[in-house]
Amino acid sequence: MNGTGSGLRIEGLVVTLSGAPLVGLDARIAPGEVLTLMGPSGVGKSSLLLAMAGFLQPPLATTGRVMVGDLDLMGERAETRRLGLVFQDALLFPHLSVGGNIAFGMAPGGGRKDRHARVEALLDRAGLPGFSRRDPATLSGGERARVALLRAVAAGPRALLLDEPFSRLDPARRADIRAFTFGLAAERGLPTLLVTHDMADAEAAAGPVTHLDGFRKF
Ligand SMILES: Nc1ncnc2c1ncn2[C@@H]1O[C@H](COP(=O)(O)OP(=O)(O)OP(=O)(O)O)[C@@H](O)[C@H]1O
Repeated sequence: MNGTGSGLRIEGLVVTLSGAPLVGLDARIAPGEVLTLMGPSGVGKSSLLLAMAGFLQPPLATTGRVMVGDLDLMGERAETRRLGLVFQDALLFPHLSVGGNIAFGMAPGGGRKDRHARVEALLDRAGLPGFSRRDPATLSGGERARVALLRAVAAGPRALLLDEPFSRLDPARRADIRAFTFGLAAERGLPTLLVTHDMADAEAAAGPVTHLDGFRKF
């Protein structure tokens, strides 16, 4: 099952750097809604996403809650939070095919054939039919961005955390991939956080925008 049904509630989430508060966020994101996070470079946008996903490393740390229904994800290990993190580099596993990348996090069950069919359906949805056996190294930037998103979605996340996912793409491709990304989030009812510096991304996301100031003086 994708999504959360009830959305995501971020309550008093604060990232600290060596014990000092860096940045904080309070937000509610409905299923399929995209909350855009903007703010100056270094304010802590990426760190907020990493904190939510459970990948923050010292000297960075975090306090606060990220609620899905009655469950506080911050009390869970990273592996069980089920948050689909996508970075600007759209990093794919180089030793796996495109299909292997997408199937990587899929829940077991349903058998090989069923998994294969699910991968094919996702590739079709992304306008990449027949790409399953391709080596990720042969993909264009735009294709890689789509496959990275499919891999995140295929794992059945509760929400999507997108860290400047379009910033490496040329302007002509961005509109298409934005539409694909936000369409997929809406279709699957995934609450989505989008970190970007580009107002056009925020406009296309058509959701609320939060400008992060952070606690530090720049
Ligand atoms: N391991 C670390 N050790 C010390 N400081 C760190 C570490 N990781 C991040 N920081 C600092 O934390 C702050 C927030 O970094 P972060 O990458 O979250 O900012 P950002 O808002 O995403 O920036 P950008 O828009 O440039 O990507 C920065 O000042 C960064 O230098």
